[in-house]
Amino acid sequence: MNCSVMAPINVDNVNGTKVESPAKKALPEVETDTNGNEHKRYSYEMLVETANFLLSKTPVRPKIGVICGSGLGSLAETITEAQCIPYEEIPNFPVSTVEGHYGKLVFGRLGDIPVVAMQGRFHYFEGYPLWKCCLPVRVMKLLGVQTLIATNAAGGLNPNYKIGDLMIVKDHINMMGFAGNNPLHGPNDERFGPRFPPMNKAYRFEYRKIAKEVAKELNIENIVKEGVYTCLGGPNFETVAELNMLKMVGVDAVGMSTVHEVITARHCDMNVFGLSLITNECVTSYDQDAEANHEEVLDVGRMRQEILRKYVTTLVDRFSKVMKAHNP
Ligand SMILES: O=P(O)(O)O[C@@H]1C[C@H](O)[C@@H](CO)O1
Ligand code: HPA
Repeated sequence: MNCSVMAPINVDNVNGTKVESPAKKALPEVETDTNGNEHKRYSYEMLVETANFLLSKTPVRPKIGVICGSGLGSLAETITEAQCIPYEEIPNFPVSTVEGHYGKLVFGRLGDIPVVAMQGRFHYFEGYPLWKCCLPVRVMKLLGVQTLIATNAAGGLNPNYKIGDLMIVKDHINMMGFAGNNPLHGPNDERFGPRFPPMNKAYRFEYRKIAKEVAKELNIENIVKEGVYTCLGGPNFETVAELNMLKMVGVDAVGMSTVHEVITARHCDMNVFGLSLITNECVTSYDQDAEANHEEVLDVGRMRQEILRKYVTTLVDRFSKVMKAHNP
C-alpha cells in the first residue's frame, strides 16, 4: 500500500488540558521486579517518540483500538488495507511471549473505520510489570485512539455460562489492585490523566447497550451474556477454593489480563468496551475431573473466530457512529 509519511501529531498533552508541573522528574529510571529483572521506566516523551515512529510508518489515523486476547488474533485478520508492524521494530515496545499472541500492531480498516489492533498483548505473568503491560494503551491514546475494545479469553464462573459464550464486560474486580499492584502505581504524569481517576464507569454504558442490540441483530443473543470480569496474576489456572471465593464476591469470568489495560485507558480518558470469550468452565467442585489448559483456550478462540469477527466489526461501525455523534 502507499504509505505516505505524515507530520507528527502535536502530542503535548493527550487530554488537551494545560499541565503546570509534569511528574516525570520523579519517575525512577529502572524498576526491578520480584524476579530481579530490570525494567526501564518510560517517560511521556519516550511514548511520544514511539507514537511518532508509528505515525511515520502508516497513513492510518486510528480512532478505535482493539486488543486481541489469547486465540483471538484472527480478529485482526479482518482488517483490510492492513499494515503490520512487529513489536520488535517499535521503539520502547515490549515483545509478546505467549502462544496465541503474534506480537504485531496491525493498522488498517474494519469496515470503513480506521483502527489499530494489538495482535498479542503483554501479561504480568510474562514478567512485565503492570505499567509495562499497559504501555501500548498509552501509545494508542497518543495515536489518537478514543475508544478501546479490550478482548480476552476467560474461564466461565457463572454457572449459566457455556464454553463459546461471549461476555460483555459490565465491570471488573481489580484483585491485583487489592494487593497494591496497579498500573498507575508510582508518580503520576498529569499529561496522561489525574492522580485519582474514578473507575465506577469503566465500561461505557452506551457501548454495552449497543453490544446487546447488535447481538440481537446478528441472532447471537443466546450466546451473549453480560458480567463481571476479574484478572489474576497467573500463569497457573485457579484452585477450586480460589474460584469459589471469586464466585462468592460476584465474579462471572476469570482471566489474566484486561483490568490493568482498562484502568490505564480510563486514566487517559479513553472510552472502553470489554469482551470476554468463555473458553472453559471453571472447575468449582472437587468432584470434577476437568482441568483448564491453554490449548482448549486457543481451540475455542478458533471455533468462535467467524462470529467474533462479525460481531466486533459491527461493533466498531456502531461505536464510531456514536463517537461521531458526540464529536461531530
Ligand atoms: O490475553 P488473554 O487474557 O486473552 O489470555 C488468557 C489468559 C492467559 O494468558 C491465557 C490462558 O490460556 O489466556
Ligand atoms: O479459567 C481461566 N482462568 C484464568 N484465565 C483464563 N483464561 C482462559 N481461561 C482462564
